[in-house]
Amino acid sequence: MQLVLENISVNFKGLSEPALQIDHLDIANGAVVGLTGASGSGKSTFINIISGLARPQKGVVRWGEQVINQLSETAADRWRGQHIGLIMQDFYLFDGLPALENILLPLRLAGGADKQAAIRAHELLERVGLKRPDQPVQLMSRGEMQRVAIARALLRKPAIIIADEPTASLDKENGASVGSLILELAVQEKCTTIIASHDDRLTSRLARNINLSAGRIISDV
Ligand SMILES: Nc1ncnc2c1ncn2[C@@H]1O[C@H](COP(=O)(O)OP(=O)(O)OP(=O)(O)O)[C@@H](O)[C@H]1O
Repeated sequence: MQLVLENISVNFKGLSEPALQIDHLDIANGAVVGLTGASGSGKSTFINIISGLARPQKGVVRWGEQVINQLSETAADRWRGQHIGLIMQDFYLFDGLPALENILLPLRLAGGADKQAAIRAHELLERVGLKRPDQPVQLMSRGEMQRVAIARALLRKPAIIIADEPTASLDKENGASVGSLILELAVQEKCTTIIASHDDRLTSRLARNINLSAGRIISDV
């Protein structure tokens, strides 16, 4: 399935120009794409509309046949849970819970954490290279925390991974290994992957980078 944006315009009160304006963009199934641009260029706005967290005033955001911006809020939440794995700069883990429990928690809350999910969570913990999965997450290094968050994002086999500055709060070494891990897993899991990042060492490894400035695509190579 393809992710397609058509005639998109996102406006905020108080801004004279749209925060995001895209005539046409498509991202092929399984592509791993960087989203770059200075602060305020529209990266978060882009992420919010493709994940159904916000709606453009104009235009269409489509995943296959599904028009994401026409879903109700509840349907968009459900769609996001089923289709998108989110990896954020600051991890958003629950202190006091070990890695395994953090990975399973969103699914538990949604009432879907069965035996298969637990098996998948264990497998993902191994694949992200966590040596002490029983350790409470607040005692882990930041690199380990991001590995837990990556495993959590992949638990439900999402079609799309969105990583928002996944290496920005890590030191150089951890940033490099976490970046590599995301790229490896994206390919292994055949996820369409969008990585918003200021980290040139990460984005320079991607076959395609979409560069935004003042809400518009200024290069796409
Ligand atoms: N809720 C809002 N209300 C008003 N203006 C907003 C709102 N959200 C974003 N903006 C504006 O829209 C523009 C794009 O913001 P956005 O957060 O998408 O940029 P960004 O590239 O993600 O920046 P950063 O790298 O700093 O996170 C900016 O001018 C920002 O101030």
